[in-house]
Amino acid sequence: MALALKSSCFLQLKKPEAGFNVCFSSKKAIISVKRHTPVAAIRTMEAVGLSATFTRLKKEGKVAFIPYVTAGDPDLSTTAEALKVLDSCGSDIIELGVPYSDPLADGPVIQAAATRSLAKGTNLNAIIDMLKEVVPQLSCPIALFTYYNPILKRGTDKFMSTIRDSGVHGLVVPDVPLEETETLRTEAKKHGIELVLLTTPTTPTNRMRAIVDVAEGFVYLVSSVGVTGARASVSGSVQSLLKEIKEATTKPVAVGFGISKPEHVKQVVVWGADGVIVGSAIVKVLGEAKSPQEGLKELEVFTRSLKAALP
Ligand SMILES: O=P(O)(O)OC[C@@H](O)[C@@H](O)c1c[nH]c2ccccc12
Repeated sequence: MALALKSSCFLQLKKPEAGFNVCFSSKKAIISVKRHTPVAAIRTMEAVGLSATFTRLKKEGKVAFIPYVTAGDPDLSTTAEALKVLDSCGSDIIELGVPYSDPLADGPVIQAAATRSLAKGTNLNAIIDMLKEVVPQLSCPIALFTYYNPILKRGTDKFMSTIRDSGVHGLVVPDVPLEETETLRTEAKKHGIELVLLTTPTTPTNRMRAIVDVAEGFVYLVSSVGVTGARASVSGSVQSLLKEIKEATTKPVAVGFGISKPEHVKQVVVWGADGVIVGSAIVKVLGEAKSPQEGLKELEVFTRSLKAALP
């Protein structure tokens, strides 16, 4: 029996007569059962969504750590393990990239990761199957990251229902122009998916305002022009961009692009970011290691070093 307890949570009880209380721990709603019910009959709830995660973190005076990995690099079983490592290292949201043949916004590290993953035969169905296994073991929400074409190929409604059924909470589509987000937003909302939108240093103020007005989950501030990839430092323009965005919205703003060291993380926190996104540096550690096992070990060490830089 599935009981809808909250919009983003549901409970499946094998023994429907059992009474229960819902107590929300830091990241998940765990059911405390009034009467004895075999633990196996109780599944922990889904992780809460992106907005709820930021609301919790704000109350705790914390900043979200949001890593990005490319699904299927070096292979999908390693991705499954990497999601668990990232979760256990304190990630607050995980961006999971669907590999694409023409990743125009990606730099060489993530392009290479997508190429390796596609060469292994990774596709959306295999990613969904992996997520159905792994998401129930995670305490942080997943935001799927995909270019627009795979959505159009599958059909927006079908795509949204498919990813929601896999336990995904959010969606980031970097190459969909604001004018074309109406359908995406409608379908996403219908399926309880939070559609994150991106603004960049060259986005005109009025357009930025329109973007933040309709962004769900959080606003993704791209820190610098160009493609993804670790930079020596984070562009100083992020400080004024954050100020401008925060004057336009109370929604949380996470900063990405180029962040690859603890000092970068600290810097964007000082400038007022609500979340910090790290992709290429993590993809490199995981995808370019001598072996998947080595990559997972190095991933844990690197992730902990970045997380330690956050309040
Ligand atoms: O790789 P970086 O420089 O750390 O930036 C994050 C980025 O990887 C991730 O959010 C992302 C992966 N592919 C993208 C394409 C466009 C915008 C953002 C992305």
